[in-house]
This record gives sequence, structure tokens and C-alpha cells, in this order.
Amino acid sequence: MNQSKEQRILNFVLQNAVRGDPCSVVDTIDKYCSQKEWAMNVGCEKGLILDKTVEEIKPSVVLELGTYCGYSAIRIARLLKAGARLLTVEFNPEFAAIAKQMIEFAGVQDKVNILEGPSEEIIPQLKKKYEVDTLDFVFLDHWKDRYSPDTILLQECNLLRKGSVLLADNVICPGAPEFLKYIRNNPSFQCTNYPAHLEYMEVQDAMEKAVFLG
Ligand SMILES: O=C(NCc1cccc(CNc2ccc3[nH]ncc3c2)c1)c1cc(-c2ccc(F)cc2)cc(O)c1O
Ligand SMILES: [Mg+2]
Repeated sequence: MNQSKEQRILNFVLQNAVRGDPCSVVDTIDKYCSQKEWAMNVGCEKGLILDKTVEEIKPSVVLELGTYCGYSAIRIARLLKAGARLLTVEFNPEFAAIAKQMIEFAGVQDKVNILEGPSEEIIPQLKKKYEVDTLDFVFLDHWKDRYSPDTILLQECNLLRKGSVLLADNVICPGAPEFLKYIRNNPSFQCTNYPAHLEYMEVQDAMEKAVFLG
């Protein structure tokens, strides 16, 4: 049975990256996806915006929606302080299995918990089942039409506190128009747009940062 693209990306990492070195895993995925097969990792340009946001916040509890192959989970986890943790939600079991291996190879597995299932089911479980009080940082990178309902759900579940930061990928390409309309018209959020390019392409994209004002 022929391999999936995600399995080919993992194999390339296992053969070419340095075990236990998150930066080498990230760079190796970028090398494969820019030279051989495009894939929907946040990539290096938008990855730098993600890095800066994490370094600014120094979060203790991070939620990521959309793990895919684990690229952004590894980018985030490598910057987390001792004791800080990342919960990452992945609906597709094949992607979750690849991401688990990628995260373990990078050596950041102690900081990362992959939660398999759809965000709308997992988010309401975060407080009781995953012992979350509130979230310091949320990275949205799953189905784009889920960004605004899940932002509403996070508020309904009391998972945001004054100063919680949301960062959304792909608000231009593929686009998340409903999310932008919701978040930019909501007085409880302070929004900032970060123009960039779609990963590995000369196509316009952007990330949107939204700080919850309480
Ligand atoms: O669509 C995207 N990503 C989301 C996504 C997509 C597919 C499967 C999953 C399965 N994972 C999943 C699903 C539902 C979930 N609920 N809770 C967790 C959870 C997890 C997730 C995307 C697309 C493009 C893109 C494609 C083509 C193109 F031409 C330009 C741009 C670029 C990106 O950077 C992207 O991020
Ligand atoms: Mg994305």
C-alpha cells in the first residue's frame, strides 16, 4: 500500500534530522516541503511570528488546534519553560500517529500532549479531564470554519482569562473570513494582523493575533 505524504515527511526526518534536536526537525521538514512536496505546516516565515508570540507571552499552558505532522507543536514546545505544557488537538488519526513519532524524535514529548478528536468535543473536557484552569496561548490551525465557533466555545468554557492570546494561521489563504469578522468586531478582543506568505509559496497569507480583554 503506497505511503502517505505525511509518512514520507516523517521518514525524511527520521533519516536526515538529528534525534533530540527540535530545530533540526523543523528545518528538515521545511527542506522537504519546500523542495519535494508541499504540505500545510505553518512554515518558517509564519513560524517566526509564532516563535516571537510564544517568547513574548512565556506561556505555561498552550492549546493548539490542528497538530498535523507536529511541526508547530515542536516549534512551540522547544520554546516552553520547564513545567510548561502544550495540549494539541488532532482529529485525523493518521496525522496524530505521524505527529506523535515526529514529536518523540524531536525530544519534546514531555511537554506535549496530543489529544485525538474534534476540537468541539475536546475543548469542553479541558478543565475536568485535562486539569486546565485557563489557557495562556491558543494557536488555531485546524479547519478554518471552526476558528470562530471554537473561539466562542473557549469563552463559554471559561478557558480564557484577561490577557489570553489567540494566534490564527491562514486568515488570508485559505482564509477565515467568518473568524476575522467575528474577532475584529468583538470589543473583548484586541486584534493585530501579521501579513506573511503561505508556507513554501509566493502567495499572500496572514496571521491574526487576538488578545482577550476579559
Ligand atoms: O486547512 C488547513 N488546515 C486544517 C486542516 C486541513 C485538512 C485536514 C485537517 C485535519 N485536522 C483537523 C481537522 C479538524 C479539527 N478539529 N479539531 C482539531 C482538528 C484537526 C486540518 C490548511 C490549508 C492550507 C492550504 C491548503 C491548500 C492551499 F492551496 C492553500 C493553503 C494551508 C494551511 O496552513 C492550513 O492550515
Ligand atoms: Mg495552517
